[in-house]
Amino acid sequence: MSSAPTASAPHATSPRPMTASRSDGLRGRMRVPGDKSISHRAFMFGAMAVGETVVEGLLEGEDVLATGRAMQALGATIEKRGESWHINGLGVGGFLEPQGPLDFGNAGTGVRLAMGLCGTYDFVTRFVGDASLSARPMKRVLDPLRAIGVEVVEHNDNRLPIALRGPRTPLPIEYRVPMASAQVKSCVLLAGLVIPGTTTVIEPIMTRDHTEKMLAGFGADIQITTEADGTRIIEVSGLPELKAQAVTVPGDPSSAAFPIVAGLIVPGSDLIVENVLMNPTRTGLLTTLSEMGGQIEIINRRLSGGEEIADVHVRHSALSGVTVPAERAPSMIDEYPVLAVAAAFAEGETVMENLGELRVKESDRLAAVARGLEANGVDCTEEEERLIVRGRGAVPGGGQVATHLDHRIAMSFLVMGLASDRPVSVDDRTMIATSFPQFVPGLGALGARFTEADA
Ligand SMILES: O=C(O)C1=C[C@@H](OP(=O)(O)O)[C@@H](O)[C@H](O)C1
Ligand SMILES: C=C(OP(=O)(O)O)C(=O)O
Repeated sequence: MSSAPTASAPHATSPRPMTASRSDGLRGRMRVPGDKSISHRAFMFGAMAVGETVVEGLLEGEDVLATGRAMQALGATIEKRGESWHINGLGVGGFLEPQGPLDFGNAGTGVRLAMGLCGTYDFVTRFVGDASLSARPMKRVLDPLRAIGVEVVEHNDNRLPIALRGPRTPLPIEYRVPMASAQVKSCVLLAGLVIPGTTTVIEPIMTRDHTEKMLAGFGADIQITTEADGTRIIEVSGLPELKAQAVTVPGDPSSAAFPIVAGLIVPGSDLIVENVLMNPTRTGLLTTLSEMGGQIEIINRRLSGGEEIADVHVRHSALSGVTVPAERAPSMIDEYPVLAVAAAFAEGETVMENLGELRVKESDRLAAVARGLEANGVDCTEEEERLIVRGRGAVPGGGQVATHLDHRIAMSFLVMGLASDRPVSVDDRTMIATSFPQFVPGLGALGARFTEADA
């Protein structure tokens, strides 16, 4: 039994370059780890609930473990027993003043949701992270928190390190989320839990709905109205008693994206990715790859923990370029880097629009993807909010890719190297542990050729 979500932060270790080489067909079955969004929320909501929450299938990635350590610092008890995680929560309003800064490592979701979770408490909480997280914009969450009355005691041009002190009397607000962001929506809803009265979030463009669904499951009073134009009005009542739950975390579709694209582009592949979350706010990549001609079969659909899950059967396919509808972006926002890799192996032009949010992820993903494609002989155009990839059915490869502390850039270009004419190298694979620690051995077991290179 391990009693704490330990493991050292990946950014504390030195970079580990890795090379991917052309592989024979990828074959077999693979189970991807638990969904990262749901895993963060399982730790957080368990920490706020009364009683013992038991979580099965939690993603034991660095991002989520950092959230677990933060919940412990706020007073929750977290233990791993066998394969399940047990969280004893403190009740809404019950967090204790942390004795040191909360370190969220590389995780935007962890830090932005936690600022809502404990930023309203009448004590000072300090939030820190790695170099990537410290460069990401936090004004998007500080704005609504300031409106609630939270004092921003310390900030670095609205970036980390940030220290917050909650007001004696926090005010319920009505907040229209200005960008498509589940993290901002969730920050405000979580703050609303400790504010007497009704907090309202207006979401003009729907984003992943895990906070709403899981809060309802933990017993919060949350009402959602959808207007004719798709705008969602989400109202949460303050000071509920949240009750501990049994949570089963489905497989992460954002991690499944890598073996799925690998299966499509590596000739001779025929593989099944098991237990993948099919929530429609997360399946934009599957729709897009199918439109490109990908042979993707969704089989064995079933329900698990209030969500639909399924297995995804993928075969090597001849792909064609498509225009991805702008409104699909929120349902595949983390999947554009690996879609760009699929597009490089397609015939014709793939146009991806509405990508402004990619510039404020773990790296500027729009620029990082464009540079990585160019380094491997792929013709592309990077615009402010668009990426156009001109595929020729094959990729020369041979490039060295800079990953900028970004797990999805590392995994995307390692997938590229499995099918390109010459190997593809990435400068660092350590960040893969933030979201998909089993990526290298898991794809390796299907036949992927990865080799460690010296730093
Ligand atoms: O709420 C979440 O769990 C997430 C929301 C998305 O971020 P944004 O809210 O910044 O779009 C996504 O990119 C991230 O990986 C997880
Ligand atoms: C954007 C991501 O995560 P986060 O914002 O939590 O760092 C991601 O996992 O691709």
